[in-house]
Amino acid sequence: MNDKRPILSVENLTKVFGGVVAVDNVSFAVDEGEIFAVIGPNGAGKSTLFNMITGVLPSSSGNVYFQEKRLTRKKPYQIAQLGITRTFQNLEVFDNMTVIENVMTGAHITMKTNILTAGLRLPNVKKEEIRIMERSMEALEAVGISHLAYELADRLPYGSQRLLEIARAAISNPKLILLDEPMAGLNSEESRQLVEVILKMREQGMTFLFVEHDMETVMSISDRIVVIDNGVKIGEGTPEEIYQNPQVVAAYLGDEEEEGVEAYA
Ligand SMILES: Nc1ncnc2c1ncn2[C@@H]1O[C@H](COP(=O)(O)OP(=O)(O)OP(=O)(O)O)[C@@H](O)[C@H]1O
Repeated sequence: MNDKRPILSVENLTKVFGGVVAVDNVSFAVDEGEIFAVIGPNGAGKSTLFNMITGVLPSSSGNVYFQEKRLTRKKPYQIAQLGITRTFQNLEVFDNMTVIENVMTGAHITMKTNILTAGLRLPNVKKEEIRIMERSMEALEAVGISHLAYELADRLPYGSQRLLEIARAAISNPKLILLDEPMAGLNSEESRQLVEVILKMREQGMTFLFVEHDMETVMSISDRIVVIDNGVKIGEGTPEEIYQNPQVVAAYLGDEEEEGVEAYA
Protein backbone atom coordinates (compact mmCIF):
# COMPACT_ATOMS: atom_id res chain seq x y z
CA MET A 1 0.00 0.00 0.00
CA ASN A 2 2.70 2.43 1.02
CA ASP A 3 5.15 1.93 -1.84
CA LYS A 4 4.81 5.52 -3.08
CA ARG A 5 7.89 7.66 -3.32
CA PRO A 6 8.22 11.38 -3.80
CA ILE A 7 8.61 12.55 -7.37
CA LEU A 8 9.01 16.14 -6.20
CA SER A 9 10.44 17.37 -2.90
CA VAL A 10 10.28 21.01 -1.93
CA GLU A 11 12.60 21.65 0.99
CA ASN A 12 12.62 24.86 3.04
CA LEU A 13 11.97 26.91 -0.08
CA THR A 14 12.08 30.67 0.47
CA LYS A 15 11.71 33.69 -1.78
CA VAL A 16 12.32 37.23 -0.61
CA PHE A 17 11.43 40.20 -2.86
CA GLY A 18 13.02 43.27 -1.29
CA GLY A 19 11.42 43.29 2.14
CA VAL A 20 8.58 40.88 1.26
CA VAL A 21 8.95 37.21 2.14
CA ALA A 22 6.69 35.80 -0.58
CA VAL A 23 7.45 32.14 0.22
CA ASP A 24 8.71 31.40 3.70
CA ASN A 25 10.52 28.12 4.38
CA VAL A 26 7.93 25.91 2.66
CA SER A 27 8.44 22.14 2.51
CA PHE A 28 6.30 19.34 1.09
CA ALA A 29 6.68 16.26 -1.08
CA VAL A 30 4.50 15.07 -3.94
CA ASP A 31 4.28 11.32 -4.48
CA GLU A 32 4.33 9.72 -7.90
CA GLY A 33 0.81 9.49 -9.33
CA GLU A 34 -0.71 12.01 -6.93
CA ILE A 35 -3.01 14.90 -7.62
CA PHE A 36 -1.62 17.48 -5.22
CA ALA A 37 -3.17 20.92 -4.69
CA VAL A 38 -1.68 24.16 -3.41
CA ILE A 39 -4.30 26.53 -2.01
CA GLY A 40 -4.29 29.89 -0.26
CA PRO A 41 -5.66 33.39 -0.69
CA ASN A 42 -4.48 35.92 -3.28
CA GLY A 43 -0.90 36.95 -2.62
CA ALA A 44 -0.19 33.85 -0.50
CA GLY A 45 2.85 32.94 -2.62
CA LYS A 46 1.46 30.15 -4.81
CA SER A 47 2.64 31.51 -8.18
CA THR A 48 6.03 32.38 -6.70
CA LEU A 49 6.30 28.77 -5.50
CA PHE A 50 5.45 27.44 -9.00
CA ASN A 51 7.93 29.84 -10.57
CA MET A 52 10.72 28.59 -8.32
CA ILE A 53 9.89 24.91 -8.99
CA THR A 54 9.97 25.48 -12.77
CA GLY A 55 13.13 27.62 -12.69
CA VAL A 56 11.42 30.83 -13.79
CA LEU A 57 12.54 32.48 -10.54
CA PRO A 58 15.65 31.66 -8.51
CA SER A 59 14.94 30.79 -4.89
CA SER A 60 16.45 32.86 -2.07
CA SER A 61 17.14 29.66 -0.14
CA GLY A 62 16.00 26.07 0.07
CA ASN A 63 15.92 23.35 -2.57
CA VAL A 64 13.68 21.50 -4.97
CA TYR A 65 14.38 17.90 -5.92
CA PHE A 66 12.73 16.11 -8.83
CA GLN A 67 13.27 12.34 -8.78
CA GLU A 68 16.14 13.02 -6.43
CA LYS A 69 17.83 15.45 -8.84
CA ARG A 70 18.40 18.92 -7.45
CA LEU A 71 16.68 21.57 -9.58
CA THR A 72 18.22 24.55 -7.85
CA ARG A 73 19.79 26.95 -10.36
CA LYS A 74 18.64 24.90 -13.34
CA LYS A 75 17.12 26.82 -16.25
CA PRO A 76 13.41 26.37 -17.16
CA TYR A 77 14.27 24.40 -20.34
CA GLN A 78 16.55 22.05 -18.38
CA ILE A 79 13.77 21.44 -15.86
CA ALA A 80 11.32 20.80 -18.72
CA GLN A 81 13.75 18.28 -20.24
CA LEU A 82 13.87 16.42 -16.93
CA GLY A 83 10.10 15.91 -17.19
CA ILE A 84 8.21 18.83 -15.63
CA THR A 85 5.85 20.91 -17.75
CA ARG A 86 3.32 23.55 -16.76
CA THR A 87 0.39 25.61 -17.82
CA PHE A 88 -0.06 29.24 -16.88
CA GLN A 89 -2.78 31.21 -15.11
CA ASN A 90 -3.60 33.05 -18.34
CA LEU A 91 -4.20 31.19 -21.58
CA GLU A 92 -0.99 30.93 -23.57
CA VAL A 93 -2.14 29.61 -26.97
CA PHE A 94 -0.81 30.82 -30.30
CA ASP A 95 -3.93 32.38 -31.85
CA ASN A 96 -2.72 32.32 -35.45
CA MET A 97 -1.81 28.62 -35.41
CA THR A 98 -4.07 25.61 -35.71
CA VAL A 99 -4.83 23.52 -32.66
CA ILE A 100 -2.52 20.70 -33.74
CA GLU A 101 0.31 23.12 -34.54
CA ASN A 102 -0.06 24.54 -31.04
CA VAL A 103 0.28 21.07 -29.54
CA MET A 104 3.30 20.32 -31.73
CA THR A 105 5.16 23.30 -30.26
CA GLY A 106 5.14 21.44 -26.93
CA ALA A 107 7.25 18.64 -28.43
CA HIS A 108 10.34 20.71 -29.18
CA ILE A 109 12.05 19.88 -25.89
CA THR A 110 12.23 16.20 -26.80
CA MET A 111 13.05 16.59 -30.51
CA LYS A 112 16.10 14.68 -31.62
CA THR A 113 16.85 16.99 -34.53
CA ASN A 114 18.33 20.45 -34.20
CA ILE A 115 17.65 23.72 -35.99
CA LEU A 116 20.42 23.14 -38.55
CA THR A 117 19.14 19.76 -39.71
CA ALA A 118 15.56 21.04 -39.55
CA GLY A 119 16.62 23.93 -41.79
CA LEU A 120 18.10 21.54 -44.33
CA ARG A 121 14.89 19.45 -44.29
CA LEU A 122 16.80 16.20 -44.08
CA PRO A 123 14.74 12.98 -44.37
CA ASN A 124 14.88 12.17 -40.67
CA VAL A 125 13.44 15.63 -39.94
CA LYS A 126 10.40 14.78 -42.01
CA LYS A 127 10.04 11.48 -40.14
CA GLU A 128 10.35 13.28 -36.83
CA GLU A 129 7.71 15.82 -37.86
CA ILE A 130 5.30 13.05 -38.80
CA ARG A 131 5.96 11.29 -35.51
CA ILE A 132 5.27 14.51 -33.59
CA MET A 133 2.11 15.15 -35.58
CA GLU A 134 0.85 11.65 -34.78
CA ARG A 135 1.65 12.09 -31.10
CA SER A 136 -0.03 15.50 -31.10
CA MET A 137 -3.18 13.98 -32.54
CA GLU A 138 -3.10 11.28 -29.85
CA ALA A 139 -2.70 13.98 -27.20
CA LEU A 140 -5.71 15.83 -28.62
CA GLU A 141 -7.70 12.58 -28.63
CA ALA A 142 -6.75 12.05 -24.98
CA VAL A 143 -8.25 15.42 -24.00
CA GLY A 144 -11.27 14.91 -26.27
CA ILE A 145 -10.72 17.65 -28.87
CA SER A 146 -9.10 15.84 -31.81
CA HIS A 147 -12.09 16.88 -33.97
CA LEU A 148 -10.85 20.49 -33.60
CA ALA A 149 -7.26 19.73 -34.68
CA TYR A 150 -7.30 21.87 -37.82
CA GLU A 151 -9.26 24.83 -36.43
CA LEU A 152 -7.42 28.04 -35.64
CA ALA A 153 -6.76 28.01 -31.90
CA ASP A 154 -8.51 31.32 -31.24
CA ARG A 155 -11.77 29.96 -32.71
CA LEU A 156 -12.02 27.47 -29.85
CA PRO A 157 -14.22 28.06 -26.80
CA TYR A 158 -12.26 28.98 -23.68
CA GLY A 159 -12.61 25.52 -22.13
CA SER A 160 -11.27 23.80 -25.26
CA GLN A 161 -8.29 26.16 -25.28
CA ARG A 162 -7.51 25.01 -21.73
CA LEU A 163 -7.71 21.37 -22.90
CA LEU A 164 -5.38 22.30 -25.75
CA GLU A 165 -2.89 23.63 -23.20
CA ILE A 166 -3.02 20.35 -21.30
CA ALA A 167 -2.45 18.39 -24.54
CA ARG A 168 0.54 20.64 -25.31
CA ALA A 169 1.93 20.14 -21.79
CA ALA A 170 1.51 16.36 -22.13
CA ILE A 171 3.10 15.97 -25.58
CA SER A 172 6.67 15.99 -24.25
CA ASN A 173 5.86 12.95 -22.08
CA PRO A 174 6.39 14.74 -18.77
CA LYS A 175 6.27 12.92 -15.47
CA LEU A 176 4.81 15.89 -13.62
CA ILE A 177 2.43 18.60 -14.87
CA LEU A 178 1.96 21.84 -12.95
CA LEU A 179 -1.38 23.53 -13.57
CA ASP A 180 -1.82 27.15 -12.46
CA GLU A 181 -5.53 27.74 -11.80
CA PRO A 182 -6.76 25.33 -14.51
CA MET A 183 -10.45 25.90 -13.70
CA ALA A 184 -10.32 29.70 -13.93
CA GLY A 185 -12.89 31.04 -16.38
CA LEU A 186 -14.44 27.65 -17.19
CA ASN A 187 -18.17 27.01 -17.06
CA SER A 188 -19.40 24.00 -15.11
CA GLU A 189 -19.51 21.70 -18.15
CA GLU A 190 -15.98 22.70 -19.17
CA SER A 191 -14.74 22.19 -15.59
CA ARG A 192 -16.31 18.74 -15.51
CA GLN A 193 -14.59 17.85 -18.81
CA LEU A 194 -11.22 19.08 -17.54
CA VAL A 195 -11.57 17.17 -14.26
CA GLU A 196 -12.28 13.98 -16.26
CA VAL A 197 -9.16 14.55 -18.37
CA ILE A 198 -6.97 15.10 -15.29
CA LEU A 199 -8.33 11.97 -13.59
CA LYS A 200 -7.84 9.90 -16.76
CA MET A 201 -4.26 11.12 -17.19
CA ARG A 202 -3.54 10.34 -13.56
CA GLU A 203 -4.86 6.80 -14.08
CA GLN A 204 -2.28 6.49 -16.86
CA GLY A 205 0.48 7.45 -14.40
CA MET A 206 0.72 11.24 -14.60
CA THR A 207 1.41 13.29 -11.47
CA PHE A 208 -0.25 16.70 -11.05
CA LEU A 209 0.60 19.65 -8.84
CA PHE A 210 -1.98 22.40 -9.18
CA VAL A 211 -2.91 25.79 -7.79
CA GLU A 212 -6.65 26.33 -7.68
CA HIS A 213 -9.18 28.65 -6.08
CA ASP A 214 -12.18 26.48 -6.95
CA MET A 215 -12.56 24.58 -3.68
CA GLU A 216 -15.16 22.16 -5.01
CA THR A 217 -12.64 20.88 -7.56
CA VAL A 218 -9.77 20.92 -5.08
CA MET A 219 -11.66 18.93 -2.50
CA SER A 220 -13.06 16.44 -5.00
CA ILE A 221 -9.94 15.52 -7.01
CA SER A 222 -6.95 16.10 -4.72
CA ASP A 223 -5.18 13.29 -2.93
CA ARG A 224 -3.43 15.82 -0.73
CA ILE A 225 -3.44 19.57 -0.25
CA VAL A 226 -0.95 22.13 1.02
CA VAL A 227 -2.32 25.39 2.40
CA ILE A 228 -0.21 28.53 2.21
CA ASP A 229 -1.00 31.81 3.91
CA ASN A 230 1.31 34.82 3.74
CA GLY A 231 4.07 32.66 2.30
CA VAL A 232 3.90 30.20 5.21
CA LYS A 233 2.61 26.63 5.04
CA ILE A 234 -0.22 26.42 7.55
CA GLY A 235 -1.60 22.99 6.71
CA GLU A 236 -1.09 19.80 4.75
CA GLY A 237 -3.17 16.68 4.36
CA THR A 238 -6.01 14.93 2.63
CA PRO A 239 -9.16 16.97 1.84
CA GLU A 240 -10.77 15.53 5.00
CA GLU A 241 -7.76 16.50 7.12
CA ILE A 242 -7.72 20.00 5.64
CA TYR A 243 -11.39 20.47 6.50
CA GLN A 244 -10.59 19.47 10.07
CA ASN A 245 -7.36 21.46 10.49
CA PRO A 246 -8.21 24.18 13.06
CA GLN A 247 -5.66 26.65 11.66
CA VAL A 248 -6.96 26.25 8.11
CA VAL A 249 -10.57 26.41 9.24
CA ALA A 250 -9.84 29.59 11.20
CA ALA A 251 -8.07 31.16 8.22
CA TYR A 252 -10.56 30.25 5.44
CA LEU A 253 -12.95 27.40 5.79
CA GLY A 254 -15.06 29.09 8.47
CA ASP A 255 -15.81 31.90 6.00
CA GLU A 256 -16.46 29.45 3.20
CA GLU A 257 -19.49 27.97 4.93
CA GLU A 258 -21.05 31.40 5.15
CA GLU A 259 -19.81 32.99 1.95
CA GLY A 260 -19.29 30.07 -0.41
CA VAL A 261 -16.14 29.15 -2.32
CA GLU A 262 -15.61 32.81 -3.28
CA ALA A 263 -13.96 33.15 0.13
CA TYR A 264 -10.86 31.66 -1.54
CA ALA A 265 -10.84 33.67 -4.71
N1 LIG B 1 8.29 40.05 -8.86
C1 LIG B 1 7.85 40.43 -7.65
N2 LIG B 1 8.40 41.48 -7.00
C2 LIG B 1 7.98 41.85 -5.79
N3 LIG B 1 6.99 41.22 -5.10
C3 LIG B 1 6.41 40.17 -5.69
C4 LIG B 1 6.79 39.72 -7.00
N4 LIG B 1 6.02 38.64 -7.32
C5 LIG B 1 5.20 38.44 -6.27
N5 LIG B 1 5.43 39.36 -5.30
C6 LIG B 1 4.74 39.42 -4.00
O1 LIG B 1 4.88 38.16 -3.39
C7 LIG B 1 3.68 37.80 -2.72
C8 LIG B 1 3.17 36.48 -3.26
O2 LIG B 1 2.66 36.67 -4.61
P1 LIG B 1 2.16 35.47 -5.53
O3 LIG B 1 1.82 36.04 -6.85
O4 LIG B 1 3.14 34.36 -5.48
O5 LIG B 1 0.82 35.04 -4.77
P2 LIG B 1 -0.31 34.03 -5.26
O6 LIG B 1 -0.63 33.17 -4.09
O7 LIG B 1 0.09 33.35 -6.50
O8 LIG B 1 -1.54 35.01 -5.57
P3 LIG B 1 -2.74 34.82 -6.64
O9 LIG B 1 -3.68 33.82 -6.04
O10 LIG B 1 -3.35 36.19 -6.67
O11 LIG B 1 -2.17 34.41 -7.95
C9 LIG B 1 2.72 38.96 -2.89
O12 LIG B 1 2.85 39.82 -1.76
C10 LIG B 1 3.24 39.65 -4.13
O13 LIG B 1 2.91 41.02 -4.11
